[in-house]
Amino acid sequence: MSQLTDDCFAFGGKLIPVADALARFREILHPIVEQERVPLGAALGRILAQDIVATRSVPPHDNSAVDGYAVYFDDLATDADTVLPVAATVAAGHPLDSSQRRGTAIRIFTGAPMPLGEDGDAPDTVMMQEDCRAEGDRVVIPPGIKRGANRRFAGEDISEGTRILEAGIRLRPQDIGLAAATGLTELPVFKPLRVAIFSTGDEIRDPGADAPSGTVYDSNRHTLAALLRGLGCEIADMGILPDRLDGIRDGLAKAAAEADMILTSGGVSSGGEDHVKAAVEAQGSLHSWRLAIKPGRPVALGQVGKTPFVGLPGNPVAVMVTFLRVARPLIEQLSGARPHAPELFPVRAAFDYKKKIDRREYVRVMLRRNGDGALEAEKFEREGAGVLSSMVAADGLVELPESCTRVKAGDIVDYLPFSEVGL
Ligand SMILES: Nc1nc2c(c(=O)[nH]1)N[C@H]1C(S)=C(S)[C@@H](COP(=O)(O)OP(=O)(O)OC[C@H]3O[C@@H](n4cnc5c(N)ncnc54)[C@H](O)[C@@H]3O)O[C@H]1N2
Ligand code: MOO
Repeated sequence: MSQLTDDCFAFGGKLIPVADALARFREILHPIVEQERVPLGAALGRILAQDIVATRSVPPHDNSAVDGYAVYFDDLATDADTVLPVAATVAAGHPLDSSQRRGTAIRIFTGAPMPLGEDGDAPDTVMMQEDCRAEGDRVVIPPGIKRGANRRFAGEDISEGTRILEAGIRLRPQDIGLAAATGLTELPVFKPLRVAIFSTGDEIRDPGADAPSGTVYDSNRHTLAALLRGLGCEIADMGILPDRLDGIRDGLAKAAAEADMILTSGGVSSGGEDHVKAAVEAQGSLHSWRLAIKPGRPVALGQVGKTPFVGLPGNPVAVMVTFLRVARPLIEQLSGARPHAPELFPVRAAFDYKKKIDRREYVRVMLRRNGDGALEAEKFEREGAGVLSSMVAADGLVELPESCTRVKAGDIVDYLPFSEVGL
């Protein structure tokens, strides 16, 4: 389970741009999970471990796209009706055992294999039944069809030998369907990444426990567990650790032994009771801990022994934002997923906002249509990093880049819908 090299780099007290911190941390991370094969029914959301090459073409044979009549285009008059005898019927799943002859039509149904012709001279066109008139055992075909109409070619969807799925994708319903179409019954996937999580803070209590004055319920661990489950991770839940250096150190050591990665919240700012940083440094190394991101400046990236460690801040909104923009790409990488940056969409800001230069900010917004039908981002009114209800009300985040210092209503801004990141 070796996942980090020992080369580490110390950062001073200045704020590190998010992209730099991520890029440097990513360089020393490798996918650490093993592979297994799972049946298609258990593959949804798993990360594909190997490229998949089609061993059969889809469709496997030329076939009809409609219910109608297979004909030779050259048999049809271009300016008058053509009357052809109907020589046979072919249904899906039941190929004809005889060949079609010129000057005949064959009744054919959607998906049925195109009849073969004599000496390779096969029918090339299918007339839709609504366009023809059946008269006993003959069919009357009007002019105007195009050569090759309504005929589907073998392999026009997938041709045997082509790569249909790329290693590193998170399997979606359509990926699983495509694998099934080529006859596969199972897929090679990476085993789930096991992530240890804990919360820190003397004031934090588990929901359900006594919560005397001065305490708050632990929302972060539950948010994080759900976010991790959404990424297909297994969770080693280490509970809540009090603000004591020795306890956090022991907790980290246990987490490093049990999991592929450690994710915590709280205890990473510079306060006297924030021991997480010191505990990580005592048994590993801290690569960076002050990112130029709001909310969430105190994010710690490091390793405990060789186990990657991500320490998110305590404030519940900061937890979510830094998870999405910092922890998530690292988790994807460790899980074997190929890099995939979520798409940001241009929308019009319906708010004014001032910000400091040189840090990246995320503004919680609701998406609305204005009078012209254009999409606008409306800012959630309260900004605190502890206002978790804002994340419930919002539809997504507006990302303001480091260089931006203000937003005026009407400006086009980059919008990250929660749906892009599985929320
Ligand atoms: N002098 C400074 N003070 C603070 C700074 C700073 O740079 N200098 N940064 C502020 C920012 S920004 C944040 S965010 C917090 C981060 O501090 P910590 O990561 O050490 O987090 P805590 O102090 O433990 O908690 C902050 C806040 O969040 C609540 N919390 C913590 N854990 C949970 C949980 N599991 N569930 C629900 N709520 C939780 C905690 O009660 C605090 O209210 O530091 C600022 N201060
Ligand atoms: O991380 Mo803090 O939440 O920026 O306020």
